[in-house]
Amino acid sequence: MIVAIDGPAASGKGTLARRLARHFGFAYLDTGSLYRAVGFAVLQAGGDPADEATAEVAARSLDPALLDDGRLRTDDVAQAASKVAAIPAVRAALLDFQRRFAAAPPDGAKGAVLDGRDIGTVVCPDADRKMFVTASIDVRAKRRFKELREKGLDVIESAVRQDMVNRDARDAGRSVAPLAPAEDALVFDTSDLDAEQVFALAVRYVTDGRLG
Ligand SMILES: Nc1ncnc2c1ncn2[C@@H]1O[C@H](COP(=O)(O)OP(=O)(O)OP(=O)(O)O)[C@@H](O)[C@H]1O
Ligand SMILES: Nc1ccn([C@@H]2O[C@H](COP(=O)(O)O)[C@@H](O)[C@H]2O)c(=O)n1
Repeated sequence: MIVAIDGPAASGKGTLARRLARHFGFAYLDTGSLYRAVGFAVLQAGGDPADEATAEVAARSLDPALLDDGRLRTDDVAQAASKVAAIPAVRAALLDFQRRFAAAPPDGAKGAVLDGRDIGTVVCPDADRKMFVTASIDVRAKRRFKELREKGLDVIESAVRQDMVNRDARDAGRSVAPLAPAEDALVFDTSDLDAEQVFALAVRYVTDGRLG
């Protein structure tokens, strides 16, 4: 089974995807980490993430060992990720890896959960289950602010919110694979739901293919 989860920044899709994968014994791929790794590699080399040729080279020589690196989790890297993600050649370079993961999940897992921006629309349009997880910008900014503060980072909530607004606009406005719910995705607005409630709904949907 392939489970596709898309949504904007800090909507809770990663939290949900990870939990669903553990619950059902499926493999999990955080596709955002691919774009973050490309953005990070470009920044490390002193390049411009918006430069198409530089970003494509970084995508084609992506080191999978980088995907779990904690240095990918900064806001600078998130912004760089959304710049490289708007480049069609970068998306093309990363597509096969994601599709192979979904079609043949590692370690013999019987299914895969992928989360990102275009999983239900482009990467796995035939996924068995599709969810679009969202929440209001204020709720998402508060969640991310709290998360960064708990990690000990000295951040300002209004700056976190503005960075998120910028990133969402870039992700939704790009010409290739923009952030959008697939037509057949179930939309979860989690603004007033805690992570436990979202998980319970999603388990029901994955199990039965519907909520009611
Ligand atoms: N339903 C929820 N209610 C409250 N907090 C939540 C909920 N879901 C997730 N969170 C918290 O919100 C923060 C963002 O969640 P998460 O990292 O899963 O979002 P995301 O959509 O994967 O973000 P990104 O795309 O930026 O990686 C985390 O601190 C997480 O613990
Ligand atoms: N399928 C995807 C996943 C991610 N992106 C881009 O990467 C950025 C970082 O993603 P996070 O999920 O780690 O926040 C994101 O802002 C997108 O620009 C993408 O384009 N497609």
